[in-house]
Amino acid sequence: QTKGATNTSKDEPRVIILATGGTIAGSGESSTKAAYTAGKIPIENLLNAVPEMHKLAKIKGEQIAQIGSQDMNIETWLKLSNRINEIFENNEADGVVITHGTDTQEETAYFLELTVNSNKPVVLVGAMRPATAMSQDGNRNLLDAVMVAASPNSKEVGVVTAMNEAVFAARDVTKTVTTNMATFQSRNFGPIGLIYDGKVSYYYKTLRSPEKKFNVKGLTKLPQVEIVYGYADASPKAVKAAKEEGVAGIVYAGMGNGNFNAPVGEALADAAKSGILVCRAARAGAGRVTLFNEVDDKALGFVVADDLNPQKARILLMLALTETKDKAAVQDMFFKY
Ligand SMILES: NC(=O)C[C@H](N)C(=O)O
Repeated sequence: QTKGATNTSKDEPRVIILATGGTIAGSGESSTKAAYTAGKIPIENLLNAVPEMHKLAKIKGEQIAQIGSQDMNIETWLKLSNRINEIFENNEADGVVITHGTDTQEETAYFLELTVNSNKPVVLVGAMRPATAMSQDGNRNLLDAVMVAASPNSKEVGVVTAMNEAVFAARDVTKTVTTNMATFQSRNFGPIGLIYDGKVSYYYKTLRSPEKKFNVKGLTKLPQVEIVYGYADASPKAVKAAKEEGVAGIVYAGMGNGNFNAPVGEALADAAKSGILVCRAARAGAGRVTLFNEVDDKALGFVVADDLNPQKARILLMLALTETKDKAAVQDMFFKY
């Protein structure tokens, strides 16, 4: 079948659900107690638990992993990205839904935003209450995610998360609350769409997506990038350890506008001099890290993460380093993607 072929209006949309575990597939002993284990319930059970979604689309499920997303890893990211590219190249589906834990959902979403080469919808979904809990949120979230993936309005929105009645762009969304259902937010930009009564309405679209996605086909690992956290009276030990480890990049989660104290700054400059790509990000949770504020990035050899949070800056830096070590080129990516 032709690449990018679309359905006629009579055709039922086809959605493939790639399951990775998370609380949406979590199981506990009691419907009212908090204790549970993520990544227990197989995709077949989730498909049967929400019969309503089979009215929205022709659905197939695939179990890609069965983990709490705190155990998400680069190997699974590559597997997901390659499988989604294959699904769209072979025209196996009109949209993809990924069931995923919420802890690292924003990271997987951004990795896919940077590596999936299609304008068809890729929708990540999770839950904050396990499937066995009273008033669990997973079933409704899954139904809504399938609706978003099947909706013709979702073309061109890129990779998104759909949960708790809101759709967020992959690059903007972050988990903001440890246990509450309204955990996904974007403090800089807000949701791009709202879900209500089985429909999605879009309001914005990100302009910050690479025209040419990173090609990860055939890769089995990515260049190592570590995150170092900034705080008052921090010692330079973590930066030095990363340098000794031989990492390719360091994302520094700095104070305020990506600031560091003198000893950490010295260690970071030393790392940059040795050829490690050092990127300043912020622990603040909103706003941008700007070039040449209190820090002379040019003299010290640093790049800045713009508005990406440290965990997303790490993803962009790992992917950037698969293509180039040139600081100016990497900085350009942080300002464009
Ligand atoms: N709500 C959740 O999904 C949390 C869980 N630890 C996970 O990320 O898999």
